[in-house]
Amino acid sequence: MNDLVKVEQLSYRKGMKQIFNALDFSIQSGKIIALIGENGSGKTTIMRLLAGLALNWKGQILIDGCVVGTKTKSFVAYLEDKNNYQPNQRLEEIISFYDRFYTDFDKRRAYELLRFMNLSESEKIGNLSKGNAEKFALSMTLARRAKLYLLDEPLSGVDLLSREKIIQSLLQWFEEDSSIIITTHQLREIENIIDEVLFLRDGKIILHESLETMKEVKHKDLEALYREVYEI
Ligand SMILES: Nc1ncnc2c1ncn2[C@@H]1O[C@H](COP(=O)(O)OP(=O)(O)OP(=O)(O)O)[C@@H](O)[C@H]1O
Repeated sequence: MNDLVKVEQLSYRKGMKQIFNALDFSIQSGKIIALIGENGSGKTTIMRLLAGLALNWKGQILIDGCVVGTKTKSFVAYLEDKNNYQPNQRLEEIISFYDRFYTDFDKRRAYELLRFMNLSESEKIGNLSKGNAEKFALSMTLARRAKLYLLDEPLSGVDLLSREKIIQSLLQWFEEDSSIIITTHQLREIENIIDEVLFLRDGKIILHESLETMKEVKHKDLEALYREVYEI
């Protein structure tokens, strides 16, 4: 299988802080990867680097063979933890904006996602609850036919049953050869859908494991592995 993401000898500093130093990892296409780590371990920073939003890094970041930057933004869909919508914009207006802006945006899929999330296109974004706003932002990300989806804590404000339903349905919304990287602290909820897990500590990947190995060889679930890795 091909490497969709290849990061080599990546160094990145923010202010006085060296966040990554000679970081290496790769991700194959067609995989769902959980990026796990304690607060401040560098998860969001990796997402921003892969999304092409962080500057002045050193080393190599390749996505589908292209150096991360303007070109890769056209096939990398990034769900941030904040949005820049105007409160009085209706959901249908935002959908039309995305449709004009992203060549890989699938308007029909956007409306299907809206129905799946029980959202109405005539609603104003500013009137949505925090959880429903998160559902909408996730819908806009998944409505792109991207090669790589970066979901940074996608459903932290969404109620338990909706979250379970959405996570279990993630697979149906993305192409077979694209990959998803998802960060979350809700380990149990993602365990059934992910292929691999990357554990980060202090800016270093300390373990990159397939779920199959974790379960069949180590006889551990994700939470047990997390405790083994971090409770040292
Ligand atoms: N603007 C900044 N200036 C300096 N250091 C920063 C800045 N933004 C983040 N950092 C530092 O970078 C490190 C990684 O932060 P990051 O937000 O990527 O962690 P995280 O794993 O996503 O955390 P969390 O689980 O709390 O969301 C932290 O030590 C943080 O203090």
